[in-house]
Amino acid sequence: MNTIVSAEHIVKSFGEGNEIRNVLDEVSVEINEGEFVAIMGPSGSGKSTLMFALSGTDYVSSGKVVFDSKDISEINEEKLSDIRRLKMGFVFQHPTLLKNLNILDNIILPAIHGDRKNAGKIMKKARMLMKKVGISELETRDITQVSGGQLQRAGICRALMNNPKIIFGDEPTGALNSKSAEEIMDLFSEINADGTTILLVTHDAKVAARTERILFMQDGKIVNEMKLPKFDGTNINGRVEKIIVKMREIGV
Ligand SMILES: Nc1ncnc2c1ncn2[C@@H]1O[C@H](COP(=O)(O)OP(=O)(O)OP(=O)(O)O)[C@@H](O)[C@H]1O
Repeated sequence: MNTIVSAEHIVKSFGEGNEIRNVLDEVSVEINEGEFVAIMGPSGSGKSTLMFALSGTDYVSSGKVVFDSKDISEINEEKLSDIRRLKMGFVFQHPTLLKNLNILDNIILPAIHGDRKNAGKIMKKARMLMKKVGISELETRDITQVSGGQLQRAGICRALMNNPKIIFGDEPTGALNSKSAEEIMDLFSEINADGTTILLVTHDAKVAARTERILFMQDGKIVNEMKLPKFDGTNINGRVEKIIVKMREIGV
């Protein structure tokens, strides 16, 4: 299996002098193409910082991050932002959509950037994705006129616009009620089944139970991991239980 992103002995530190703290402490990990992976661990253990490092959202203090066979630890911000825009999709707890644009315009924004001559094709793609996630009728709505779950669906469409190789999600269901959260996880499962690699940070064992590999972090290190068979829509409670047992066993 090909590796899509890897970290080699990465350290991320904050502070200076005696106050310096390694929030990531010599982390090495490989994420393979097509995998569906969750990062779990206590608050402050470094989950989001690891995701920021793997996605080139933030530079590491030392060590190497290789994305799609390219060392991204030291390339300039402009090139990095092109890689993020063209090859990665991001879904956050609260989608960062623009208030002065309607839902459709928010979705097409990352794709239309620098590619205005293909506006027609881009619109078509956006409409196809909106149909897929069930928000076709919301095209012209203002982002304040839709529910949290609908907003997250729009955020997912936006993340998929450039056919990313990987989707990074930071607590993507954290702000949703349990029904919307399940629907959003169904979408992630479909997106992964279509071949897109997904890496999610989550506190929620029910979310992690949808994935096939869970990395457990503590104090800036990956201290353990577990694998699950690909989710086939059954026995979610059994999977949740396995994760909880594992977390108790390793004390995270
Ligand atoms: N820019 C920063 N400056 C200083 N410290 C930071 C910065 N960003 C993160 N930290 C610290 O790094 C540690 C890890 O943060 P991170 O957000 O990665 O943890 P997390 O596991 O994602 O936590 P949570 O589950 O609460 O979101 C925390 O102690 C945090 O305070």
